[in-house]
Amino acid sequence: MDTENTINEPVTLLKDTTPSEWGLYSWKSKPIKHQPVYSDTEELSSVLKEIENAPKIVEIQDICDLQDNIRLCGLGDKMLIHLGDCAETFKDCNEVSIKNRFVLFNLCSLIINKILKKDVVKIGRIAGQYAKPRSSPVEVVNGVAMSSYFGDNINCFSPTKEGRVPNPEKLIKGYHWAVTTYHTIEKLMNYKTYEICRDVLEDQLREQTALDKDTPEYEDFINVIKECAEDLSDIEDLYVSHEGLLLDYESKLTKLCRYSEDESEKYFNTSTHFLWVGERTNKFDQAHVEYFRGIQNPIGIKVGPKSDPKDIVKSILTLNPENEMGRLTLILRLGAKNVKETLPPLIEEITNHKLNVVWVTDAVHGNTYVNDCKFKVRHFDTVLEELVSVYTILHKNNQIFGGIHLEVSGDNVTECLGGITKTCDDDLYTNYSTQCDPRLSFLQTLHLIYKFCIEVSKLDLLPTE
Ligand SMILES: O=C[C@H](O)[C@H](O)COP(=O)(O)O
Ligand SMILES: C=C(OP(=O)(O)O)C(=O)O
Ligand SMILES: [Mn+2]
Repeated sequence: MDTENTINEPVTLLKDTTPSEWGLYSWKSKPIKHQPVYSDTEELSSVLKEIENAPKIVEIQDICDLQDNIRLCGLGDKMLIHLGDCAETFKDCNEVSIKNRFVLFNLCSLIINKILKKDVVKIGRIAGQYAKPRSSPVEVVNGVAMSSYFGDNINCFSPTKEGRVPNPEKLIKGYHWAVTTYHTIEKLMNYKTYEICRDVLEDQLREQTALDKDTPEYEDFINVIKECAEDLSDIEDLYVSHEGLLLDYESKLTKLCRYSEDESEKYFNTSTHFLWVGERTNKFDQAHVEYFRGIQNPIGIKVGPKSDPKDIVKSILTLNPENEMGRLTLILRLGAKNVKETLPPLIEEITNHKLNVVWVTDAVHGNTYVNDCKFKVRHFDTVLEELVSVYTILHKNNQIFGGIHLEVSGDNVTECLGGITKTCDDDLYTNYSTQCDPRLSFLQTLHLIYKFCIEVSKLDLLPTE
């Protein structure tokens, strides 16, 4: 049976996941991971009080509209792209950087629109993506042991012992930079998008002198992106998102709001439209899932290759007990080499429970490695392989491919290998400027989206039953 455009009836809650009453701080009674430890708790309290009184960053109506749009991605009518920095930085809250990211997201959307004939919903990892869970809480730089960098909301990137101490003041800065970034995006949305797109693309092409002209699709790719940059059609909203990691901060910006005349007040995280629970914090019986289950925003949950499908189902049942399509996006980050083995059992578990989820693939986080010169890198080909492989397996199992999640930069960075820019190990020294994971550059991202569209449009995928 082809499941296109079908919605499952709500399932009965599993007995052991029946939740107790939710409160804005009920997460405090659960085990919690990846929270900074502040030495000055008084200062932290006063900062959090200030944040609590701060105005909403986004509009409630837009949060609700996004959920409707994501629902359409889950039904196959639209496709989601969820793109942006691994760790957004305060210094990149400037006109050029925001504009470049804005243009990149628009161009990706236009490419999909043009080749796959799908409307696209755009979410940026932007305007608040300032907190990072790290593999190790400490690192040694030039022989000095210090705290790891946890994102601009928490400590400084520059490697000094003092700067790496978590500083509550940074939470306030993070709030203000998020506001500024969002206002800049709003201004751009009201502007003549095609004019900015054309200018930014021309600049990027001019800067990149060493493109791989031997690649067979080179001319078509360049023509497609230039045509897209002239296109006027895509003036739809760009939604914003971040990982909901720092629960003290997120709770303070979570407010009781009414979103239509006949609805009662409900809790919304008013700092962003969409939030996701990271792979390291996705357990159904821990603090993050507890916080997330009480907010009305559409949410995502990351799923790694080692996640137990049964645990993921428990988290889904906890987060989306009404089984609403569009409320919950499963962001798979399996790694290209693990997809064939790990995706089918997950699909089976989800379909056995008749759960309505939006399947999105994060094709970067499972494909990171450290090269011989100690750079954290990802290869273009592996990222593409994961995208196509997830698309194919979902389709073969009668599931809808809902969208793509990637870490990208709006600039001409050299952090990921391969693609149209032919970036190689030696090039990493040129402009490796990420503060956490390696991002695809502006042109690598466009090339990836283009190649993905071309490859999947060639696949002869018919419903299997
Ligand atoms: O973005 C995801 C994680 O925060 C990131 O991959 C952690 O990186 P690390 O393994 O260098 O700590
Ligand atoms: C932390 C992240 O990824 P993951 O939880 O998948 O490792 C992220 O997307 O920023
Ligand atoms: Mn990352």
